[in-house]
Amino acid sequence: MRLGTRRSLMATTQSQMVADAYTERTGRAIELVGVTTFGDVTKAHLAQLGGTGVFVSALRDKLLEDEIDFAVHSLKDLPTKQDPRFTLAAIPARHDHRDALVGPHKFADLAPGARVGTGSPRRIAMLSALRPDLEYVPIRGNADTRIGKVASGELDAVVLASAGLHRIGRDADIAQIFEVEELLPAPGQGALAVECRADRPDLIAFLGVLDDAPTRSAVTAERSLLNALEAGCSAPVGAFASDDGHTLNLTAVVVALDGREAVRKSAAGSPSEAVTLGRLLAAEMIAEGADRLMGEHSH
Ligand SMILES: NCc1[nH]cc(CCC(=O)O)c1CC(=O)O
Repeated sequence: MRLGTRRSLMATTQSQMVADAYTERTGRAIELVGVTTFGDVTKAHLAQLGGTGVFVSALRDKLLEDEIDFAVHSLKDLPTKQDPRFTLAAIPARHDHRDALVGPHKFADLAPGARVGTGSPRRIAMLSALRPDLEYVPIRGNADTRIGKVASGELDAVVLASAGLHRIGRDADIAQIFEVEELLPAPGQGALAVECRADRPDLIAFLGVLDDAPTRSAVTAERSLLNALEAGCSAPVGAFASDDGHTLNLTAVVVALDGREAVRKSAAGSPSEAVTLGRLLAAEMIAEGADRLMGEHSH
């Protein structure tokens, strides 16, 4: 089977991880096929390209053209409205959902006015609430480029997903991992999505061996909440759910961009009701003013 992957280090590593897990479970070999996406070659800011979906669409094109059999995406880059032509055949176990600070100092030890790089409104808003005295600098580029700005002295620290840093072998650069009480991750952060065409039931069945039920219910609740908030990809929304096999716990936050106001709520329910749990929590948050906080960043 042919697994299409973006060519970045993070993408090839996570694709190889999935390929290895599949081969280990089934004895079947996987061929990795490199695909160049528009998001990888353009220097324009992602927001001007219609969001992170640009990373996903090139791989989906290759699925439709039958040049590849399946693809692995970072789940948080997938639009919440699933395209009916495709199926999430597996969501493998998520190992780390949290954000990490990269640099020589812990967050509390950064000097006032220190420059912290992150392009994410969610991270800027929540970190501003903790340290309004720091300067948050918008950056983009792959993780290596971002980390390089700390090494060069251009920035004092950068914030990236812990899972991504682990995948590219940069754990040693992490000064601190933020707990969800400080910084709620993006919905789906740290999880992978194994996607194939919806008209390939054979493949969906094969790939299903990679699925982890508690991860699937958790990210389903997180994404259902994001969808029900009608939040754009640049909205400052954090969400994290965990499923212990009996109960699904979901916590979410919507923060004003300056970090001075937030609506944060939690709910619990059955793992089989993940979609409903996310939708209900979103409705409660909207009733408490979440849509007003999102302002221009909704839709
Ligand atoms: N938006 C880019 C993106 N998509 C997935 C990851 C990291 C890995 C993950 O969350 O699975 C990143 C970089 C980052 O946020 O640090």
